[in-house]
Amino acid sequence: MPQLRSRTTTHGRNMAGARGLWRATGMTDADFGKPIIAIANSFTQFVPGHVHLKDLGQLVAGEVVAAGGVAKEFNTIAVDDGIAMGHAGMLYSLPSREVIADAVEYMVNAHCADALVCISNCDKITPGMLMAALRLNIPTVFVSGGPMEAGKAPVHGEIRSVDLIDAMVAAADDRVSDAEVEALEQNACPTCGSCSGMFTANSMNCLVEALGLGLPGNGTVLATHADRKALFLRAGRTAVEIAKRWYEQDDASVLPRNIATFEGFENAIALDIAMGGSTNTVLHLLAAAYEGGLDFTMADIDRMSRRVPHLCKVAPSSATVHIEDVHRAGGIMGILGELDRAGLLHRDVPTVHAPTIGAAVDRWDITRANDADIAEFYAAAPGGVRTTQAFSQASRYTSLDRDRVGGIIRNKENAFSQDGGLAVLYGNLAVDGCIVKTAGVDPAALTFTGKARVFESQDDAVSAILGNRVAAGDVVLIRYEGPRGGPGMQEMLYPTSYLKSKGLGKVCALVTDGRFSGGSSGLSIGHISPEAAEGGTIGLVEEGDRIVIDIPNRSIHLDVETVELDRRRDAMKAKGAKAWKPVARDRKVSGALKAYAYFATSASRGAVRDTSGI
Ligand SMILES: CC(C)(O)[C@@H](O)C(=O)O
Ligand SMILES: [Mg+2]
Repeated sequence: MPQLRSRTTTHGRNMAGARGLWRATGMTDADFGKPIIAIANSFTQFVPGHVHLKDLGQLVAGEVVAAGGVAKEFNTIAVDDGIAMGHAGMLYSLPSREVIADAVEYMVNAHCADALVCISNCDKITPGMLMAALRLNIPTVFVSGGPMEAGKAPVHGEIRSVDLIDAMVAAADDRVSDAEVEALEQNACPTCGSCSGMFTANSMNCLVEALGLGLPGNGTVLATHADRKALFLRAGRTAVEIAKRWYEQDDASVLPRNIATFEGFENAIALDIAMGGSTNTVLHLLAAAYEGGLDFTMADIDRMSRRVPHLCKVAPSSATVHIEDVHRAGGIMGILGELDRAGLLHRDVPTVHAPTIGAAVDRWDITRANDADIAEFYAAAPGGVRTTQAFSQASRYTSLDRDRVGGIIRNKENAFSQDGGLAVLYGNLAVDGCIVKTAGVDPAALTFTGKARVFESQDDAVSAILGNRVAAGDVVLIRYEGPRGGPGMQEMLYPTSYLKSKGLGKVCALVTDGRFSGGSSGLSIGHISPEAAEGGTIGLVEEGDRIVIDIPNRSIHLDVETVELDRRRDAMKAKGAKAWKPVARDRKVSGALKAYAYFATSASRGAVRDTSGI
């Protein structure tokens, strides 16, 4: 039987000092010997996805105490990618993931906590906490802050659901009037919660649900809805329950590494491919697998992408479908239900809330469960009132979307496509692979050949697009924006959005060693590995080179003779200390970011820090 980790600080004469300090935090004799549950809360007033979390750590804490545990809350940082986007702030976004993972490790290990509740939400917070959970491997439950309601605004005279990407695209489109842009800005983000499409935050929270570390509904119950309160309460109780199962009953099935197994990761990526999630999920799953000591690679993602169909099309791949609509169609359990029927779900993987994910799907999939409570759960609807308050409304739809033929969630037979919403491409331009969200690519652009337009920063590419210096047929190639080269692997949401603003969204490709927002769509190919700063071929591309993209055959090819590429490589090497660095780029990089860059690996390894050389 494993001993409580917290005994190190709560038992024995020589811990009198530590106990004295614990007492000063409010603990009493009766508490020593109970599991200490760390509550990692990512509350901040900077981010709408986190603005409503202030009191929710204590909500969880109350349930922890009632269930027989000791609750100790601490906070992490959270970066709002949407606010950090398009300027030097974005350099901090991806590295903040490691800061969060480290912060959770530091607090849990420094104080010898026994178990963990992760209150996460936006892009880097869920992955950072997931990495920490797999690193620490103590009983852990995730509960996210929940998605934002979609906005409602007039688009071309018609009121429809909108999100921040609509506002961003319209803002740079000269054909849209100031009044319409203003209306979009006013209405795009009506409530607290993570942005309303299948962007990075929601994708990750859905994946955590599929992994079995979050509760059913974790990915799709709106932040404003009263039903999410029950998830927070249950997360507190579950943390104590699984802590007791591990420390009192020796039940290792509750540990993160026994839940997020190789099969668990296959389930998560299958969901991702089926719902056309953000390409960032690839980066974060690879990083989480690394922390969990699993050999789960791009090759596994490539393999899965060829067998899993695309079952659910959400913003940005669909203009009007948002997470609230996925919830009404049965949420993540509904999509997993269809994967299960297609033989694409490993049913036997344990979860924190049910003996197996298969048992959970049998209970929660609205097409097989005949349960009024579950039908009521998935009827949770947006309230349509501007608010920053969690659980402030309890609206319900009068019916569910159970249509698996033409509805929001399709069965395999009626899938949007038989090969899924994400693809890994290989070729001389990406020897270690790159990623494209096929769900968001116009079918006519699945094969594309164009002329390279080379930019050594996101900013230069943006100026060229806005300055009408990019034309139909161009491949906008943005390099030295990888994990090491940026550093920090910026999201290219502005270039992809501005291509759309200029009417070039379907007639240009964008290729980069940087990454994309979950809000990016179009022929946007990112994570080119190895990155330019690591000596990747992308660093050798010259203006006007032909690039051939063939998604059905999973290839990306720089159409330049090998002899010529060898010549360019030799010339690059001859530059000595200036080799594999951007030319004429004036970018200030802080010491904190340099520390990340020093250890950062390419995207094909999840952009984790490699400290093996130390
Ligand atoms: C701002 C967004 C849309 O949240 C973006 O950061 C993403 O990655 O999805
Ligand atoms: Mg993001």
